[in-house]
Amino acid sequence: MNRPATVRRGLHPTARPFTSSPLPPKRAARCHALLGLDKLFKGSSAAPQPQPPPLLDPDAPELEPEFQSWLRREGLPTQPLLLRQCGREGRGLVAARPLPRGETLLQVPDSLLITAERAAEESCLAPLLRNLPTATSSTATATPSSSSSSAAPSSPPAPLPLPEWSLMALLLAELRGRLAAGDISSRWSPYVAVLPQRPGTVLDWPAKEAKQLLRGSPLLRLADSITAAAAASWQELEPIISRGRAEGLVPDHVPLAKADLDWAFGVLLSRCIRLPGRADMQVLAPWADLLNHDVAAEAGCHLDWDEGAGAGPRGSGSGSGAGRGGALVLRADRQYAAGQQVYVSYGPKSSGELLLSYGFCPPPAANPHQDYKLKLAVDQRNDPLAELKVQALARHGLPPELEFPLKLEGLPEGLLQYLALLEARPKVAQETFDLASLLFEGGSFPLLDGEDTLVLALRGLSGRCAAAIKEYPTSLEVDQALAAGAVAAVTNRPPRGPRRAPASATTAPAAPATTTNADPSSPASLPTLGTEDVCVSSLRAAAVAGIRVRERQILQRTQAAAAGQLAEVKRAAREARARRR
Ligand SMILES: C[S@@+](CC[C@H](N)C(=O)[O-])C[C@H]1O[C@@H](n2cnc3c(N)ncnc32)[C@H](O)[C@@H]1O
Repeated sequence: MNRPATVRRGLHPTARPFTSSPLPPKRAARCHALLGLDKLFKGSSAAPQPQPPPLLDPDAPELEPEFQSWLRREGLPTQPLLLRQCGREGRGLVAARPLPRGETLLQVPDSLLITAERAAEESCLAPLLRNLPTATSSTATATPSSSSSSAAPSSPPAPLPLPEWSLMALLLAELRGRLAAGDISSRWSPYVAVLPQRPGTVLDWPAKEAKQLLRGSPLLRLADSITAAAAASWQELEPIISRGRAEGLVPDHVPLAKADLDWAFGVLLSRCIRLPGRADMQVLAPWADLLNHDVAAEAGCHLDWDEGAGAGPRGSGSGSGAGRGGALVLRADRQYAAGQQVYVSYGPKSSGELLLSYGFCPPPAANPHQDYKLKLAVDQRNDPLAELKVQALARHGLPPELEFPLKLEGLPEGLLQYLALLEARPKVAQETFDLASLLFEGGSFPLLDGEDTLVLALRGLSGRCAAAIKEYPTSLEVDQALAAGAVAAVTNRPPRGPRRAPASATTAPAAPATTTNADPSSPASLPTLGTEDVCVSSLRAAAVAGIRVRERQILQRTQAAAAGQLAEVKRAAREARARRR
């Protein structure tokens, strides 16, 4: 339908060739896809070519020998991977020999997984946990950071007395206490002994530091949600622990203090694996949790439950250790040379998300998932139509607040439609619902009382970007200097562990050496800050400064794109008026 010649009061649908596509309700809820890239943004921000991973010496001495013997005793089948020191990434798994595509790289049987159910059974508080009413869903957890999964659950999750993460954290904290006191009675002791003392997640940051460092960045919301989830879990567990202690269930040498639980949450944040093939269950998987992250592994290297894999059920001496058929499996999606590290992807995460949840920070400029999460919400305080807008959004399956990942490459799908509804001021209640239908189903931005709702959305976007830039406590120049300082500090420091290529013939070229005079603006020259690095407060500050630099660039480019599109809308309106005359 064309724009009417005379615009009267009320809602007038228009069709526009240059606006974003309609937002089907189901896809709207996700809002991850990008669209209109070529139209909204000129120029390219293509991610730099990933560097080939370095080769490690397959003949180097075995790491963690006690842990590895335990794995074998517990039924881990022989695997074609070796545990090696991989520089700033810490330990990692490397190919023991040349491995063809399709080869099974890793298989962990059920008996070696720490599941929530097993944690509840093996906890010293099991007698209390058994008598708690079960939660409605085992995935209704206090999980603060979740990677999305597309696979449908294969079977409903078992009912649990507490959220998955609380149960696993409770067992981990107990095991840590036992181990510290020299009690190695648990079968999991050799595993707990090789877990990091400081996982390096935001839960390890001094309390005030997160607030100070992340001011102005949407990452502050993520940090708050992680710490709030850990605090909520502690609140839930504390009375159970106290009761268990009063009833003599908790051994005297096991403190089960908040610090132990926080450590356990850090371990879960940085090592838990979600299994789409097993009803989205979350597990700790010794050995599989030694795989490091590489964004380039996203294409096909997926760890998941395979019901048909493994030798079938096996007993391990204890009832709860008895396994079921199937295994956690990783298959090679490419060839590997001997000594080449095998990576998986921890999900499409920004450098800030990786920093908070895993304690390392890849250079934001080289991370294709770098974004600025713009939070949009119905203004419940100041918008007299707030209630109607909440209802209208709900009719289209949309919540009253939503985060949209702004990227250098373009606007997230549905952002402008959502903003148009937030910004519009319909005079008649029904118009709010009509407007929502036109925006979210019709895919058009109508005129409302003569006002162009696309213009409203673009102005709203531009204003929000400008306001967001002002929120940063530091200037761009200061952040650039801070980030460059980190590059120099890290490149000047030799990485831990061997990174040299073996003398034997290899298929992958060795990675270029980093230089001390690295150009901080060149993504390829930026080193990843590993957990060990970002545990140092000043380097953490520098990592966050680098993230702020990128976030600012995203906001500035989004603002410029909104201004460009506004100009285009106005030009189109002028031309349409001229044609009608
Ligand atoms: C699942 S564990 C992997 C095994 C770990 N490297 C170890 O030694 O136990 C995840 C942790 O590995 C490290 N890590 C994984 N990928 C990394 C990367 N690309 N760069 C730096 N550190 C990484 C981080 O410390 C992260 O918290």
